[in-house]
Amino acid sequence: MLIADIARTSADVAATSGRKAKVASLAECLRAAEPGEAAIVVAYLSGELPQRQIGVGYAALRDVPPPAPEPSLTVLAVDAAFTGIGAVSGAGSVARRRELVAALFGRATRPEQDFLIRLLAGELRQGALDGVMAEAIAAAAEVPSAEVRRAVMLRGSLGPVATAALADGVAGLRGFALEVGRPIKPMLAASAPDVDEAFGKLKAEAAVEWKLDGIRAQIHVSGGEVRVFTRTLDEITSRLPEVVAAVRELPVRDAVFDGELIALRPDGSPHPFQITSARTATRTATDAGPGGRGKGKGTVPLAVFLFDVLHLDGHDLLDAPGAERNAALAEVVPEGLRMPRVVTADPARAKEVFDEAVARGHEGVVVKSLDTPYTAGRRGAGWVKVKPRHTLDLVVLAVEWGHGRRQGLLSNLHLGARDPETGGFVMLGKTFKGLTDELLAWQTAKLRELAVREDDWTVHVRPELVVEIAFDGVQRSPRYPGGIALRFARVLRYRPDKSAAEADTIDTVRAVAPVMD
Ligand SMILES: Nc1ncnc2c1ncn2[C@@H]1O[C@H](COP(=O)(O)OP(=O)(O)OP(=O)(O)O)[C@@H](O)[C@H]1O
Repeated sequence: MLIADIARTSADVAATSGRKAKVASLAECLRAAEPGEAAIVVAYLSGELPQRQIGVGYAALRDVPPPAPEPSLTVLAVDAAFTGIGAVSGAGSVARRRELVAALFGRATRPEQDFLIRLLAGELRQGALDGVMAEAIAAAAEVPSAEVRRAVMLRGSLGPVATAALADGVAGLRGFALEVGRPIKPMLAASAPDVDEAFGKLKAEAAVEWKLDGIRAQIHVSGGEVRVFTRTLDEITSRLPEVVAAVRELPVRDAVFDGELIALRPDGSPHPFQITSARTATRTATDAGPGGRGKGKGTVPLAVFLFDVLHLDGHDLLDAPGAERNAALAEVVPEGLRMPRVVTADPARAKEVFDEAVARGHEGVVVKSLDTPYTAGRRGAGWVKVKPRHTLDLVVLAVEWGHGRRQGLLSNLHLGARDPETGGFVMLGKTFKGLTDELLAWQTAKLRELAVREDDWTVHVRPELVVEIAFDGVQRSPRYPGGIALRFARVLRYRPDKSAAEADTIDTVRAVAPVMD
């Protein structure tokens, strides 16, 4: 298959608005792929692979050589070139990578070059197409899409699932099982404005658990060895010896737990979120999130609150109802390590739990169905979160240079919500409010790393950084592409633990706040 075929499909998918048409176009491309190409095709169309493999700065993409007259580049040739570029290391590697990128681009036609630039610049990597892509794999392989979704949740990525589905159909997909030691996508919660409505979404009796504002952790115990993964499936075991020690004490050989880690004060109230997130800070200072490094902040021990179990000593529990999973959890985990929880059919009692959680400084509650299975990676109706105030997790699309006291700093953020239909982002407003000096310095460094182009005062960035925004409402606004804009948006904090694919959608924005004229 030629990279031109993928470029064309990508352009078609971007240009069509209907989900069905997108699925059809992706499925057609997949059907045409050779067995060895399917995983690459899926990865490139959803913008996944090269970013991780390579690390080419945007500068390397600016001086593109003249295009080739005819398409001849194959998918496999491009993938081999990417692998080669990714393997360059040591002194002079930046220049060498640029040479290799230029050589690759010299073999591409203009539309192919455009596609490769968008791929390498991360403009295709929004993960927002994941659902559409799963359907396309199902259509191309002629298998039920639920089978594909389940395999994706268990494997954590689309490429290998596509290969298996196209080669061996349902039998191939059934080969994906929960594997202790390999993280799966965590279950997510839907939202409700209050406890009554959350109860309305579930059956009469439900569990009401505190919602702690910590770090999601999937903890795997394999033959007694403990490993900890984040919600983005990154391993953080070595940073959390106290968590490993606590879980090692449990009477299990093999298990997969789901839970929340949080830094608490001696009176049980939570430290600010930054104190918790500093403990799981990753690679560089900017990756770690604001305040993620230095000042001795990353030393407060984290407490463990487990709330689910997906596997226990040889038994998979993913498909077991919530109540059964919780009973299994209670058998092996002492109360002190479990999330506080009350099972009730009485919304008034649930409200008491909510009030108590909030009074103790926690975020709210998660109301959980007693009979739904663990639906990883989807905002299922099995869990419904309720918080006293609504905030949005939006993606920074661009940022303007500041004036006056903020001269030299990137200040006014352009905020976007995900549009699951198009796989893109819809801009909802701008804000420079709520930014402390520390946040300004951090975002200036981080957004410069993500910059893709600059015009006048505005720096356009790869849509990767997620920021939590408070706002007073949503109003109609013809100036904005979605026809609505946020009122009095202000920054609460950055969410380095979330990817852009997990940001709130335009539908969520409409659901949590009525649109005012
Ligand atoms: N008792 C609990 N059960 C499930 N999740 C919990 C609980 N307490 C805290 N959490 C956290 O809440 C999150 C569930 O909400 P959701 O799936 O919407 O993720 P989120 O978008 O990160 O939520 P938020 O931004 O509101 O924290 C989980 O990822 C987890 O980190």
